[in-house]
Amino acid sequence: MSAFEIRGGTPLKGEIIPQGAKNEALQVISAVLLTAEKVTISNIPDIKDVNKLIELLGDLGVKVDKLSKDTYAFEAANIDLDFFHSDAFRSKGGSLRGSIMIVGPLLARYGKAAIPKPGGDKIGRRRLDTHFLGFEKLGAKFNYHPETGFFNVDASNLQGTYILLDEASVTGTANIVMAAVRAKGTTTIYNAACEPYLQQLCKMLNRMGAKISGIGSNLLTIEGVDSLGGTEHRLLPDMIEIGSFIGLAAMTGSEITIKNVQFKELGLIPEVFRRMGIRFEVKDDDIYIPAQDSYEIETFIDGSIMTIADAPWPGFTPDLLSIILVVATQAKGNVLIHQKMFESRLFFVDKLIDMGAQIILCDPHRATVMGLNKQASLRGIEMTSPDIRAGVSLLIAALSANGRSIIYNIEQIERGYQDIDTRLRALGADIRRIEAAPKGH
Ligand SMILES: CC(=O)N[C@H]1[C@@H](OP(=O)(O)OP(=O)(O)OC[C@H]2O[C@@H](n3ccc(=O)[nH]c3=O)[C@H](O)[C@@H]2O)O[C@H](CO)[C@@H](O)[C@@H]1O
Ligand SMILES: C=C(OP(=O)(O)O)C(=O)O
Repeated sequence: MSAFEIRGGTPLKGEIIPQGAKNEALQVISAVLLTAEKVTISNIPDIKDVNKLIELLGDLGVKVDKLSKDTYAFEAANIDLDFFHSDAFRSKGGSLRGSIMIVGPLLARYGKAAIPKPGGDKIGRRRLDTHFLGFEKLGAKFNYHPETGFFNVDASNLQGTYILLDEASVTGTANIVMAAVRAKGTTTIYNAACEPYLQQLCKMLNRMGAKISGIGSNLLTIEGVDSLGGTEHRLLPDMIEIGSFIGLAAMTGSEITIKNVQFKELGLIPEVFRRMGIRFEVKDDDIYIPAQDSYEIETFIDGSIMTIADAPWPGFTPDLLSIILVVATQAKGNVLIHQKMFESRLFFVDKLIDMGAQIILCDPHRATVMGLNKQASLRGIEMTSPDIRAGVSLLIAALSANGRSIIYNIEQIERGYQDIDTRLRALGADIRRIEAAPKGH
């Protein structure tokens, strides 16, 4: 088991380039299954989740060529549908949540698909109803077999229709769009998720010959086509990494430039960090964060305590609330963090409390943070990373803390952040990888 050993308390300095977006990668790599022609994708991050999906496609028969460190060509000319019944598919498909998005394209192309109940973070119940209700509306039949843990979906003839999603699920919308692009007739998806990664998927599908309109809104109209062709696509920078680095700079009082962020795609993210009192400038397409001795959380206009809550896009992404929470521990002022979308994503605060942060966990969804205004540093401790974003938040806390910290279970962090220790060391961080397990393991 790998762990990070960190000695914190020193400001960092320098430039950092965000990796390509993990969650966009999972969508657009699944979409290569929609065509027999070549699809080339660049800016692919070298992280566990993405590599597992690429491996899974290879097992399904997709020809995968790695053209450079971050660019792959995929050709899904021959798919081995028998692989669905193998043990390898059960363990690989079940180990990452993004694998659910192979179902839509396979349904569109072959009229059937199967998927083991997928993995992902343990951050509360994560249902898949939206995906399957959408497929059913398009005419598919689905069965869940509790004894095998497999979902099977069959549809000899997908038929376009009006679909009002029960919630604006990101991967659910992506999956249904990918099924609908080759359905007969017109599909309208209302209450669709509309975040930039989904917009990227739709733009890529249109370049492949799909007819999707309403991109960027919550009403997508898809005119089915008979076939799709190849294309080239480049991933956006990862907005969650960008937010994580803004938080890192603030907590450690560091001067950091985040390069080529595609600022116009970041929605409310910069504004929420600004409301936390963090100053930054946008230079060309870089975010420059000067070293700051302190930052003060705004209040609402009437003087009441700020609440920062997540919401489906264009609301603030739930994936950055853990980062905002850790940043708040050293801010001047108080804030209520309200994680509305996931029910078990705030429990990591007990580790921050052990480090000396002033936090009251009000209930599984809400935590009040009383900022220390850098009058007292957090102290290093040994801790385990419960999920990807909590893991990075704890890493940021450790880099700001006095003394030595050890973070176990860093596989959780590494499923989404490429070479994070190497990149942080380049900024001057004292972080090294060690082989160690938490006591009792
Ligand atoms: C691989 C991938 O892309 N994962 C992302 C994707 O997961 P994923 O697509 O699995 O997440 P969903 O959008 O389906 O739902 C996330 C959570 O929010 C709740 N919910 C969703 C929509 C809504 O209108 N109201 C509501 O409460 C759901 O019940 C669920 O608990 O989107 C999530 C929400 O941005 C991100 O946290 C995940 O990182
Ligand atoms: C929760 C996340 O990922 P996943 O949906 O793959 O679990 C995330 O990226 O923050």
